[in-house]
Amino acid sequence: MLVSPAAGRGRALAATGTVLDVLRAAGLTPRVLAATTRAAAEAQAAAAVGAGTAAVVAIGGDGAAHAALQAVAGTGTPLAVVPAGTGNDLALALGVPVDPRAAAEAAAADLRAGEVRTVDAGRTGQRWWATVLCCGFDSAVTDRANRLRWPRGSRRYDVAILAELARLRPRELTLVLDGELRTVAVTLVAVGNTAWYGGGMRVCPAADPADGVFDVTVVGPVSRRELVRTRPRLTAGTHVEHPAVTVHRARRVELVGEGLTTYADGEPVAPLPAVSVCMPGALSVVGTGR
Ligand SMILES: Nc1ncnc2c1ncn2[C@@H]1O[C@H](COP(=O)(O)OP(=O)(O)OP(=O)(O)O)[C@@H](O)[C@H]1O
Repeated sequence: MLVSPAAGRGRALAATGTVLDVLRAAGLTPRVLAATTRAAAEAQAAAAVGAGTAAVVAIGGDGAAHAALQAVAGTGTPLAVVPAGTGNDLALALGVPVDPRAAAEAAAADLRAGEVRTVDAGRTGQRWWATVLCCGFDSAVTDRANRLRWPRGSRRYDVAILAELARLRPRELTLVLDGELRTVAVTLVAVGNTAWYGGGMRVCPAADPADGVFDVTVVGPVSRRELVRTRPRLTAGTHVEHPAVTVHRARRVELVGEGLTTYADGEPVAPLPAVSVCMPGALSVVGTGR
């Protein structure tokens, strides 16, 4: 079990005892990996997979799942997600119960029954990701929020959004979608394996993690006012009807541009240029589809 200590302001730590109880009651023998950094979490999870663990359970938000994913993707070892973070977009997309106890029970039931489902995963360079890879306005906001020492918590994002809105301008980006090249001015590009990012924003509304292909949402140049006005439509996914938005489908997405980086699952993934490939069925999961 990987526990993201900072997740959900301590919600993951608080849920750990419950998850242990549920797994033990199901006859399983869980072990908590004592990692305090993401790198250590990834290394310990990889060692556990190498040693033949039956599953990796990630307790936390999308960052916890992202760390576990680096160890399990492509191995057949299943991942169980127990949502306890600020953003739980992978759990949402996979139909994992919202309540940590129910999520642990669902995972335990599937492990006991040998019920494992496979979904696709994204791979960019050496990194795996599961939800949405973004580049442009959103990655710049995350990048800036990560560099801010103050304020703490989600208020950092409010400050970062305002700062990035103030310097909003379309960025020239070359997109190569399955070999088809286009150079466009964009506000943001979201490459979706699943639909949601940023804690419940349905940026790639039709993305299906079992179809072997990414859904790519491209937001062209928009004014500050329009961006602020359209953003609430992300919750329902109706932003794709906006004339500045186009949606594409591709297995291989190459992004080329100056001074931009990519984030996926809320974590930094790679600076541009970056190639992302949809790896069909690379991720085995339990406790989903509820
Ligand atoms: N086992 C771990 N040990 C230490 N840090 C971890 C671990 N797992 C994940 N992290 C890091 O902790 C941060 C927060 O984790 P997570 O995303 O799970 O929670 P969250 O509440 O959704 O966080 P946030 O919304 O602030 O990103 C992430 O940046 C992640 O890389």
